[in-house]
Amino acid sequence: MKTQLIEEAYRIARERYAAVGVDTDEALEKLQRVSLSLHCWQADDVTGFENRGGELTGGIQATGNYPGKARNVEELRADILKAASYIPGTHRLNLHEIYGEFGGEKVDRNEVEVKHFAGWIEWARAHGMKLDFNSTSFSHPKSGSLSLSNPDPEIREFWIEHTRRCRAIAEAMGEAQGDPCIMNLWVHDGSKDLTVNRMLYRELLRDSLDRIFEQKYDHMKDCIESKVFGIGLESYTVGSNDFYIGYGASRGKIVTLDTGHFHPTELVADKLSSLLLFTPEVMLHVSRPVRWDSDHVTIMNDDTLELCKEIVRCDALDRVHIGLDYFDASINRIGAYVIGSRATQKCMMQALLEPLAKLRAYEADGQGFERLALLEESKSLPWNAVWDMFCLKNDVPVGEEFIADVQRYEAEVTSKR
Ligand SMILES: C[C@H](O)[C@H](O)[C@@H](O)C(=O)CO
Ligand SMILES: [Mn+2]
Repeated sequence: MKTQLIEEAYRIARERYAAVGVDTDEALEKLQRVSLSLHCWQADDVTGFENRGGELTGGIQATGNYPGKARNVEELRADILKAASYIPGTHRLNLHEIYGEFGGEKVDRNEVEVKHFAGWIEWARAHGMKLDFNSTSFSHPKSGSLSLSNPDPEIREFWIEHTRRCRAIAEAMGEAQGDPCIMNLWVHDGSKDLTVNRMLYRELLRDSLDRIFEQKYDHMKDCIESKVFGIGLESYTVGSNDFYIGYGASRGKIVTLDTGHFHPTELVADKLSSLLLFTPEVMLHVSRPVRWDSDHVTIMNDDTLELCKEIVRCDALDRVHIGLDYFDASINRIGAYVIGSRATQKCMMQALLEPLAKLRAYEADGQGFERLALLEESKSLPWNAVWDMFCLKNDVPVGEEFIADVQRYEAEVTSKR
């Protein structure tokens, strides 16, 4: 798109927003400081490098068989960099433990070390990308249906050791990058059928977590992620939302809200203000559930918009970390990264452009009609002209221009895999 047109549209939008008390230049600066944590697992359908060709187990599933997924660390890194080149701003990379570089060795999960991520730390430094991390309880012979809450002490110890080691890796990442590495802990533990021992497994999970978190670190932050149910584990989830809210609030841990992990009519955005009052920070996994936690590519829908608006309305841009979490194996995977990341940023752009002062003044005065009218009108204010300017400033394709570029990369690179 012509630079002149974008600048002209921006100039008009700036005036239009100024009329409702919004400074578009300030919104652009704020959006520039919002880093997304890009999930590495969209590039290869959550396969990782530990057990290539192995089954994805543990309550999650990637559906689709689109050609060209990343098969090794080089391809994964190239794909991430390609995707990032279409996403304005500076972003983080979120790694799972199964993406370590094990050099063809059999390194079991309770043996993983910082050295297996030395290459990632170096690569991230070279590309100005900060890292986040995740322990991996799924896709392993000892995953079963219970890991950290398993009554068998041998299996439980195995996963405690794994998670402790992952925290040490996250600490090393955080120290190397001079910025805390956020380590997410999600375990699939649950039961396919009825259980008569809900309390037992939750006690075991609480005790395992307490032991895992005994070691204090300065360069990493822990977050804990609940889920409503996993595939094959439909009747009971040990790490439910209530469990982790209780755990996070009582232990000062960050709770992760995955937008696919709640009942379909629950509004995840509504949870933010409550959590922020009782826990230090919040981690988000922005996804798009369709009927279930299907991990469809995030789009600019009401759920994501409301989520971003709540972050801004809670004045919590520095306390809410935004990670993406979806894995669609049925479409071009680089395109999936670009669509989901840009959609999240577009929602944040609109959130930052909301005429909040005016809306709040109406609300304080009990002017319900005026508040609703402005909320409605602000939906059609020219936020897209501000977004285009953001892309222009960041030297990434404006509008749909990235489609042809992604197609080119597919023709030249991923289709040859
Ligand atoms: C692969 C991730 O750890 C996983 O998606 C987790 O965050 C989750 O959301 C499981 O449903
Ligand atoms: Mn998640």
